[in-house]
Parts: sequence; structure tokens; C-alpha cells
Amino acid sequence: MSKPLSAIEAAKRLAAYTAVDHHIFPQHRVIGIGSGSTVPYVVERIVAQGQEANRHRVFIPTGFQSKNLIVDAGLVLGDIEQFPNIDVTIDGADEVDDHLNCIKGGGGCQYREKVLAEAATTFVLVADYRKKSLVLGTTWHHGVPLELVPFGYARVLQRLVALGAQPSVTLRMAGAAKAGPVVSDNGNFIVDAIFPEERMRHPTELLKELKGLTGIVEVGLFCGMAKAAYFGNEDGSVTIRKVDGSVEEVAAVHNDE
Ligand SMILES: O=C(CO)[C@H](O)[C@H](O)COP(=O)(O)O
Repeated sequence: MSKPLSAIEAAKRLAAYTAVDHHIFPQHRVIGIGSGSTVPYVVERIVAQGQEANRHRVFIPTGFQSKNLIVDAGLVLGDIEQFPNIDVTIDGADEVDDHLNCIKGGGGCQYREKVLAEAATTFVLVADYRKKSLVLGTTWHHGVPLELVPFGYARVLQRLVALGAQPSVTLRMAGAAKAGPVVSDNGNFIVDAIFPEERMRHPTELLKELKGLTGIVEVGLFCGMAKAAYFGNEDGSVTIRKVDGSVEEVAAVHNDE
């Protein structure tokens, strides 16, 4: 028998399963698969729709991890170059506010994640209950993930501080497994910039200013992109925040599957 899931893993699974049930329909042919630890449950639920449903579909990954998830699940792998229009992209998030703005890039994939979010007719977020917040930066304390070109990065760090980032802003380092900085799937550096609350209260403005810095490839602030966010809760329910501002609580029906 498989080990029971922890409360957090069960919450991730609830969110992912419910989002798939609500958004991935038989007519959907091109599906974007995000990154992180919640997304494997998305793939699991899609596989459970059966071979017939998936036979005519193609799945576009946001990075190395999701590419492997798609291949290992026996689904058809596609490329954003071949399929620049996606029906539905489902992805995880590090923190989501009431307006469905979110921080992404905890896994350093924010550039490809944003490309797939933009390419999708419907972009949906899945997360556990810890990711809900009113102001971004309240529950995710690591800062806004930024992908930047290695050439001239020290200059970008200075300019981030001028925009209000904590002066300690540095490159994300790989840790024990490899000496040196984390390198993204695009061969770039990642920086995590912590901004004060007054800046984080206006994520769209901050996003625009950050995008204006030479050397920044993408910013892990996704503003006004998601149609809905699914949060799995500890009590087995799912909170759905929608783009029209409505909030729905649904009881999960697949907790023990
Ligand atoms: O943006 C991401 C990776 O770049 C992930 O989607 C985000 O970090 C959430 O991951 P998890 O589902 O493990 O909490």
C-alpha cells in the first residue's frame, strides 16, 4: 500500500485534481504543463482521463522537470515553437493574492512559465492553502525571482537596490550539489529580490519597472494572467478564486483515490 500523503501534499493534489476536472476537457488539444511539486498531480489527473482522451493531445513543458513529467507519463511532448497557441496551461505558484496576481519562479522557471501562461487561452494556478495571501511577499519571503543575463549582472543588482530591493540582493546559489550560481533552463542567472511591502502592494507597477531594466529576461510576478486559482485546504475542501473576484469553496470528491 502506498504511504498516506502529508496534509500539504494532499492539499496540492486536491487543488491539482480539481483544476484538471474543471478546465481540461475532451476538446482541448494543446496543454501547457508548469513546474514545481504540485504539477505532478496535474499530470497524474490528466493521465487518469484515459488514453482515448490523451491520444490526440500534445503537452508543452515549462522546463526540464515538466518535460520529464510528460515523457514519463507516456504523453505526447510538444514544443512551444510548433504550438504557439495553447488551450489551457496549469501551473503552480509561490504566492497568490486576491486579484490572482502571483509570485512564481521558486523553481527558477519563470521565463518559460510566463511564455506558456501568455500563450494559453486559459491559465490556471494550483497550490496548497499556504500560498493564499492579500499582499504578495507576505507568505513567500524569498523575494521576487528574476531571470537575468549573466553579462553585466552586477549592474542589475545595483539597479534593483535603486528600485527598493534589499541591499543584500544576490544571485541564487546552487548549494551543496554544485558550487556556484543556479543557471536557468535558458542558461541565465536567477536573483531573488526582496522589496518592501509598499512596493509589493502594487505588483503591476513593480513588474513594469523591473522589465525595464536591461539584462532582466523575465520577472516572477504574473499580474492579471490567471483565470482562476485553486487552493487545496487542510480540511479536504478546495478554495477557487476566479478572475471576476468571486470565491467558491468546493468539497473534494477524490481525496482517497
Ligand atoms: O514557479 C514555479 C517554478 O519556477 C513553481 O510553480 C512554484 O515554485 C510553485 O512550486 P510548488 O508547486 O512546488 O510549490
